[in-house]
Amino acid sequence: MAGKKAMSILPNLPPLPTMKEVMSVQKISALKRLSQNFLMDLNLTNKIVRHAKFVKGAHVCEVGPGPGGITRSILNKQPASFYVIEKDKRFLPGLELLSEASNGKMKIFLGDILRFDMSKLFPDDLKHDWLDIPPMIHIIGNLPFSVATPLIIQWLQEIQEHKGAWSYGRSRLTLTFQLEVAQRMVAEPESLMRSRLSIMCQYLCHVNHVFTIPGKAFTPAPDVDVGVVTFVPRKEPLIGQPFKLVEKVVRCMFQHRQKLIKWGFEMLVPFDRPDLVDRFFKLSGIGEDSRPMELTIDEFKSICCIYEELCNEIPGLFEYDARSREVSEAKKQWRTAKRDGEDVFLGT
Ligand SMILES: C[S@@+](CC[C@H](N)C(=O)[O-])C[C@H]1O[C@@H](n2cnc3c(N)ncnc32)[C@H](O)[C@@H]1O
Repeated sequence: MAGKKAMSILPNLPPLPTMKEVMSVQKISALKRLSQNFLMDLNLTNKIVRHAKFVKGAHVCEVGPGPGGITRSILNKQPASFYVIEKDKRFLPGLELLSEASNGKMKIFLGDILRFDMSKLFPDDLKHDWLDIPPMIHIIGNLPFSVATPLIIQWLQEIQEHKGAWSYGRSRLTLTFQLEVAQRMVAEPESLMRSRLSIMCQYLCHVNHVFTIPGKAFTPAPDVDVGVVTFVPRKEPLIGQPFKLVEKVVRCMFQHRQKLIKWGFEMLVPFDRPDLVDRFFKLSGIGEDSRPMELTIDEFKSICCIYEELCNEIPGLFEYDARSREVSEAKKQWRTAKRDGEDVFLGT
């Protein structure tokens, strides 16, 4: 290597503006409302992009580029095309500087990622059969904490339904979350972190918590550390029922995470049908002393199958909401009537 001249990392592009140059056109104070915690350390932004793999020559979408730290690291990897979606227009001048240096590869969209449709973002010829290798598409983002969980749930549904960025095939994701959220996503049965997110992420994707970034690396520093998580959609979801059904089952089962699973089953069926709770136990073969955090994905699959059968059998069951005001009122009345009835019976 001796004597080798320092080269621009982007041989075909003018050199990227330095972070100092980018920041000089955007004197911006972080907004708590938009969960703005910036990552300016290029070693760390490069590390995120390195872990994303397959970025060189790929079509990349970055969520919430903000002041452009990760954006810069992605550009250095020479993607074929690059789209960034940012809600805060104060970042436009800095992002435009980076875009100009990208020779038209980087396009900026001002908007809310929760409403952004990625189904037409990438070239049509990238479309791959679902069972094929993943397309050269990558979604990367140091996500705002405030939207991270609703966003991943929305995207998981798109993954199952092959919509949005997943109408192109099994597009990969590399995203950041509060460390505890990242740990929940990858938690195995028996782990104290096992939760709704563990099942939802794992039944649809191969999920990996690849490394942790200390909170103090961000500006301003959040109170928590941050986990970087990669997702590759599975060829076959581990649970075959529709997303909304799985989501409801998993949500209800984890409503009482540390209690016996009977509590979860009771959330799924009308309060005056304890026979249906018995049916869950009988058909699933899951022990009465189990707790939701101990269940495997296979056991959730079996609960989803039984619930689907019950929904086909009992009209309106899927709409039943054990936590609604109407149901708790009806439950109170039912209990009173039952108690009164039993009192009368016992007194005679
Ligand atoms: C945690 S900061 C990360 C910024 C930058 N990527 C970094 O690593 O320094 C989150 C970014 O997402 C943006 N953001 C917040 N809510 C958003 C939304 N709903 N849609 C798109 N961007 C959003 C914020 O303005 C901010 O730039």
